[in-house]
Amino acid sequence: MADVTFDYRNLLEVEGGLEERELQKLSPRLGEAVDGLLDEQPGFMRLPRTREYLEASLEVAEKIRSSGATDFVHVGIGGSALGPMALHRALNHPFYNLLPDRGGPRLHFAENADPMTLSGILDVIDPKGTWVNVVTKSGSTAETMANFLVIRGALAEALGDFGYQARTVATTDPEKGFLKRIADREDLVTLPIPQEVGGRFSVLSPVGLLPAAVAGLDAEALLAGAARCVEEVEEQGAEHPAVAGAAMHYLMDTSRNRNIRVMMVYADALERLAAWFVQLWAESLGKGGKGSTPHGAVGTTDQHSQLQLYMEGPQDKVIEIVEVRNLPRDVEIPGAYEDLEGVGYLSGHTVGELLGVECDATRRALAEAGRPNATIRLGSLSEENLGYLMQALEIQTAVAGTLYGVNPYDQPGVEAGKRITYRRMGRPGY
Ligand SMILES: O=P(O)(O)OC[C@H]1O[C@](O)(CO)[C@@H](O)[C@@H]1O
Repeated sequence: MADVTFDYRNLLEVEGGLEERELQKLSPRLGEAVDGLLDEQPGFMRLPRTREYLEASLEVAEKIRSSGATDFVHVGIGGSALGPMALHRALNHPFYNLLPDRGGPRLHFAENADPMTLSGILDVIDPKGTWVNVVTKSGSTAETMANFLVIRGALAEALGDFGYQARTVATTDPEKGFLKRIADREDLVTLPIPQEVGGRFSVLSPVGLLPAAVAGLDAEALLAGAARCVEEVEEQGAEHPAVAGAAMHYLMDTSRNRNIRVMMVYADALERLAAWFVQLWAESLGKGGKGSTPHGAVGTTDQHSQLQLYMEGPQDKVIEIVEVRNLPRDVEIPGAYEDLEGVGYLSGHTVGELLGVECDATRRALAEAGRPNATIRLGSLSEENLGYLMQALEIQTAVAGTLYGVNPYDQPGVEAGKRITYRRMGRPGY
């Protein structure tokens, strides 16, 4: 059973917060937006109940794990990387790149076109035991293809000219694109990114399911959590808190000029979740002069960096805290320096307790300073909760798209820069 709750009290009860009558006024449009989503069933709404992609991903994951692979390099960017990275960071070991007791290869992500990161990956992988998963919906994103060509070269060098082929997975559009052509030509293992699912909504397709399963995570539980969220939205419609949140964030932007949405996660493990959400909200809604600006922050770290601005800077933000009630591990703070009152008081507490208290203190301080904030609470870091939350945020974003009157599924604004890059890099036809 997923345990994810949304708490909007500090959006309503703070000074200058939203009023019930504003929400009432928007309520018919919100109802229409969620009914429209449920009628239309865009691809991402169907993923949680689709077995086909889970089964295909599990089969490939088993092939990889049983081959004795040492390393798995996931090559992709944006929607083809952020979701899998978010799951990996939330559910695997922060430094070993997998959970030691679950076995399987270490995971590496080649996302940016950054020679330092790529060289770093090449430094640590064992090419003889490496699998590469190249993930691109369009099949030709420059950064992804460049990173793939480099890793492919390293594997070919170690395994012989065609040795890399048996260790390469192409996750892409099932029918078109250059990667699909390469996969057909070289007879690569392929997994589909369904045509009707956009990159930033694709974490519950093979894009996220394969790397999760390769690392020994429970991909089925991810889908079960997401399916639970869809069921609840079907039952509750506009009353569902994720849907209601779309209205609140929309109103905060359009009627309070709070056009920055800061997702502040109180767990290092959720840092990539915030990055995933930033793409989802920004690329889906930022069009036609509309949309609010998402920003990711980590508590407590950013209390010592950005909180001053959130407390006393311009009244243009909504802070959304994401906290985890039970982190899987905690560390006791041992007794020492008890005669020094500025240090000794920490003894006997735990690091997790300090994190939780600081989170609560920040929420209260923000509210008392008239700074609207919301909280998303996860009972624990689990596949089910992550699946639920990601589906809920996707639904919220799609509903917000309808409220803003924009198409949440396209991203025309990124094309101009791509064309200039292609021209300067000498791609034929540009
Ligand atoms: O999966 P692809 O086609 O490589 O695209 C990667 C990312 O690039 C974008 O198209 C934007 O440049 C995103 O929408 C997408 O998630």
